[in-house]
Amino acid sequence: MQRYETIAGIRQALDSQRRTGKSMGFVPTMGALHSGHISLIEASKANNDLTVCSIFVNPTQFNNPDDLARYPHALEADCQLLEAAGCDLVFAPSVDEIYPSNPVLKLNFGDLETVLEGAFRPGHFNGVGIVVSKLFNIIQPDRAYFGQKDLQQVAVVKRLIRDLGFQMELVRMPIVREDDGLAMSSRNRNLSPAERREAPALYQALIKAQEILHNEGTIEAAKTAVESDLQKHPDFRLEYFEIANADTLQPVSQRLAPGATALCIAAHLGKTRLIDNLIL
Ligand SMILES: Nc1ncnc2c1ncn2[C@@H]1O[C@H](COP(=O)(O)OP(=O)(O)OP(=O)(O)O)[C@@H](O)[C@H]1O
Ligand SMILES: CC(C)(CO)[C@@H](O)C(=O)[O-]
Ligand code: BAL
Repeated sequence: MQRYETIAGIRQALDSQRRTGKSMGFVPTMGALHSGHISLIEASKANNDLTVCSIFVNPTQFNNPDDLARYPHALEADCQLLEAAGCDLVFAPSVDEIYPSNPVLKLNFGDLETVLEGAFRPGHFNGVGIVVSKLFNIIQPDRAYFGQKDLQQVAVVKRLIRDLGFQMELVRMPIVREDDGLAMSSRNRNLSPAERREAPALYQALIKAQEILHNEGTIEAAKTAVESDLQKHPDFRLEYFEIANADTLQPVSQRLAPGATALCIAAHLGKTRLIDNLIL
């Protein structure tokens, strides 16, 4: 596996591969890799001649400086995992390499970013949009792989691809979970052992809401159940639980067709913020 830190270096390597007609899959990440990330690498390997992974903790998408300071870094271990998974190239640039100066560009995703993560993390999708555009320009993949765990990010990046005319396909991959249901996430590393034991309550609340809706319960009943279930875990502070259209992320007042309704949740567990979702 080849590793690059500069834009010029990875561009040169990819240009020579592209000339031989190889198809490219791209997996953008912020590192501290887990099996969720590796599932994206495997999906890319199955459908492309070459797989590129980026590891970059993007400061412009953090609305909370403490969250950025606490974000886990594990570059050497990440590279070993990627090598074992058969990833071909890793791009791990410094902040100065990506941002020689602060970007002045401002992206506005309209209704897509006034809800859920966009509402609770002001400026987050501006930062995601800028870095993803820059990475797409550098890598120029045929396919880019994103996880359903960041469902709103999938919608935002789809919109970015459409509005800016990137010639690539976005592939959304299912959420990989721990045995107890907790969605894998780099931030899980920041949980204390006691918090880690509590953490599956987030997924269990989603399952409870799903059951209520399957049994013809109302959206209000599902919301009340989620709120009261999480209140039983005093270390959890619910930020939002919403039932939304899985493509537009706008709230819905009733269940939509199969595959079109998303139950989305975000909560703080101690100092760590966790998100999860289920698509019905
Ligand atoms: N459990 C998971 N299953 C599948 N894909 C995932 C999972 N967790 C993250 N991903 C995807 O991996 C890509 C990179 O995500 P990122 O590096 O931010 O990891 P993360 O685990 O989501 O970290 P955090 O949520 O703590 O920021 C994103 O497309 C994300 O949706
Ligand atoms: C897509 C991404 C790598 C952009 O920094 C990040 O938001 C993530 O890891 O999901
Ligand atoms: N996986 C989404 C990146 C973030 O939380 O900033």
